[in-house]
Amino acid sequence: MSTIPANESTIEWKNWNAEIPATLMFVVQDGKILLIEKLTGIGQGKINGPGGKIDPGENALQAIVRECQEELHITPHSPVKMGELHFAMSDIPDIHCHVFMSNTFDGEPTSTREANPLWTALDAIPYDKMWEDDRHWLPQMLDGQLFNGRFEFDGEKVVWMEVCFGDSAKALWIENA
Ligand SMILES: Nc1[nH]c(=O)nc2c1ncn2[C@H]1C[C@H](O)[C@@H](COP(=O)(O)OP(=O)(O)OP(=O)(O)O)O1
Repeated sequence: MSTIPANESTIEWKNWNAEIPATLMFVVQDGKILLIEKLTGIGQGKINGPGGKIDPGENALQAIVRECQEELHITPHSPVKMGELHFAMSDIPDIHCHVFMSNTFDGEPTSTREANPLWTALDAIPYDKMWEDDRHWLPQMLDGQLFNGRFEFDGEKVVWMEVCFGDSAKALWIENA
């Protein structure tokens, strides 16, 4: 488990509930990861995986497939859930995010109103252009580790975090999609 800083979080995590359920997808193929330049919504201008909010009536798996279709015109095959992320935000509603991986997909990654596709070498992931939390779980996820992360933000800055990996992380998931 990794934590920063040593002080306590101001969030009462036991009673914490996010307003926004969301998803992320990382397609990895031939030593490359399919990232996006996000053109709309939360994190506009950042590099991230495709994803977005879960619509009412959807589960996380249905939502991530729909978001990949909408944002990049691809349909990932057999997404595998790798982690959950809990973001306590200071200036936007809190987010609970399900993170998936896939190795194959149908379609050709295509620019849309929402995203530009960016195939990126696995050793050149641009963490400086991504959300600050990503560097604390994405490398481990790419090594095949399950994870559960809690992050407290002040604006776009992480002020507290706790990230667990492996089977103990999965035990902390709110939902097993
Ligand atoms: N700290 C963070 N780190 C991260 O890696 N991804 C984050 C993040 N905070 C939010 N996200 C991602 C998760 C999810 O893919 C996306 C949710 O916001 P969006 O505004 O993109 O949702 P939608 O694409 O559904 O947008 P709308 O259609 O405009 O509602 O932002």
